Amino acid sequence: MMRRVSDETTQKAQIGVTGLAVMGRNLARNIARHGYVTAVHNRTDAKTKALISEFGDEGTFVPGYSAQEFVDSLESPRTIIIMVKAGGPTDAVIDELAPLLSEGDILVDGGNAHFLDTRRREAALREKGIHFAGVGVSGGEEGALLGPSIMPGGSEHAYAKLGPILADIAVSVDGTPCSTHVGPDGAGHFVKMVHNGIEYADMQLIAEAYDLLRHGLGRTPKQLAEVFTTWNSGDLESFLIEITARVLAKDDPTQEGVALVDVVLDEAEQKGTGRWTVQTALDLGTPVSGIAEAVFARALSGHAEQRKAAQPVLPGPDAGAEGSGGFVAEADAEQFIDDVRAALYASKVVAYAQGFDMIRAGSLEYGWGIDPGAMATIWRGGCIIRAKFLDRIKDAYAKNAELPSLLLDPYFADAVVQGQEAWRRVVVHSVNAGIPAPGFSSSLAYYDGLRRERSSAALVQGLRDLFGAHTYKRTDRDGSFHVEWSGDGSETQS
Ligand SMILES: NC(=O)C1=CN([C@@H]2O[C@H](COP(=O)(O)OP(=O)(O)OC[C@H]3O[C@@H](n4cnc5c(N)ncnc54)[C@H](OP(=O)(O)O)[C@@H]3O)[C@@H](O)[C@H]2O)C=CC1
Ligand SMILES: O=C(CO)[C@H](O)[C@H](O)COP(=O)(O)O
Repeated sequence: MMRRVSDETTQKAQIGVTGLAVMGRNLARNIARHGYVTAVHNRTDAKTKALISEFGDEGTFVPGYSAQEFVDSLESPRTIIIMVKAGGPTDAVIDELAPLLSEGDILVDGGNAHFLDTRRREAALREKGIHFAGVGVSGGEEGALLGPSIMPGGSEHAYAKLGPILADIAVSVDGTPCSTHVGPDGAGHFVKMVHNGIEYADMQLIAEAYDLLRHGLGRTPKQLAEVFTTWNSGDLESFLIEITARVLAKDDPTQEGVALVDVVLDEAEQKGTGRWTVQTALDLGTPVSGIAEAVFARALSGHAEQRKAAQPVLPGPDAGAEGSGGFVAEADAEQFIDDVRAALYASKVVAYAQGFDMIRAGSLEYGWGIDPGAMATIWRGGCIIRAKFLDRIKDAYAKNAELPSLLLDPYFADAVVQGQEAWRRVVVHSVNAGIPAPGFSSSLAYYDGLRRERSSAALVQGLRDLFGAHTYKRTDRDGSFHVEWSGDGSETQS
């Protein structure tokens, strides 16, 4: 719906955006393009001036060159989106704006905040009568402009005003906007954090598939770009697979005939959301092993000095060389490529299942009432993990909202069961070739751990009882038991 107002000088802005780096600038443009009179502000003026001079004709913008001018340019009750660096900078912006706001105003944090910070900020601002909404936004620079996936948290009151604007600017899939109220206080940022954790796991699995085919099979980046393009028309169809093909096809812009991937430093950086996901999962007791392996793989990649020192000291198989355990004959190459595809899909299903388990655990812990099917629905478009199979996840929760694990939905159970022989072959191959595949192997271990009738934890319990009298439960009787290990070896019940 277009609500553009042509006379910007007399018109108060309907919404404001402060923080005009790549995300805030494009979000402000997206909002203005949808007809909202949009106030814009940045700590330093240059970004505000650049936005007005480069994109000022895309909609009606009202620049504010001080916090006071920005706040005064907004109609009451005000709605302001903060889009700055998470952590201290977000607190700094809130501290500057809050004294200038009035009861009933809505302050939105669209950055990648930690959900516990959001809970703290929401409680503090609620005392001042200001509605604070932590809103996850995914889609990167392009998504922010053309339609991101949006995960709004905060009160029902804030959402009543904010929801229609967010639905307007979000991308739509099958006519449904990729934005829905996630739940109160930190729920939106919690779900965005898990989204990013899954993003880490998904990228790690893709990188492992690439590594196995590149160094196990000797395929070139260009050949692999074609493989990923083919994969993108099947079960694996997703934004990340699509852009993997683009990155692998890209030549170094500064050298002819050299693949870009071969000149990019092999040390993955991280801003924090993957690490937060794992830290939170540890607190919730939710095994997100795929995400944890991805975070640790990035950490290991960053230990460049250690890696360099290890190379001459720690030998292993010559990956992919004829005669080595990791050799694949050319006649078996097609089969191997298809095995890697199947292992990637099965591992990916496990990573998403773990992520959705974590959303359920977080929702229970904080009383948010998050609908997992609704999260799958809003992740179908706009966000970094958008993928064809999110439709299947949406359907799985529509059939059974209480699904104990995504892996128990008939479609996903079938996907991992059908893929498991290939999955096992690939993990064995990675071990024999000396090519690390922690994402593939940990997800397979999770699958095997989940399906075991009896786990090795019985022995762990026995050990805990022996060294610390921590007691154990029995399979055949209720109660807690302890063996008098240093006495007569009898069992007592506590
Ligand atoms: N980049 C991406 O793909 C995505 C980013 N996000 C999140 O969105 C938010 C914005 O991201 P992005 O656009 O990349 O920008 P950055 O995270 O690089 O943040 C830059 C912005 O923060 C402002 N800023 C930094 N410190 C302060 C401070 N102390 N007080 C006031 N303003 C400050 C900067 O102002 P100045 O110009 O004056 O330095 C600038 O506007 C972040 O929270 C990020 O995690 C979410 C999804 C995707
Ligand atoms: O939020 C995002 C996408 O949804 C960002 O792109 C994400 O922060 C990137 O994280 P990192 O720098 O840790 O890889």
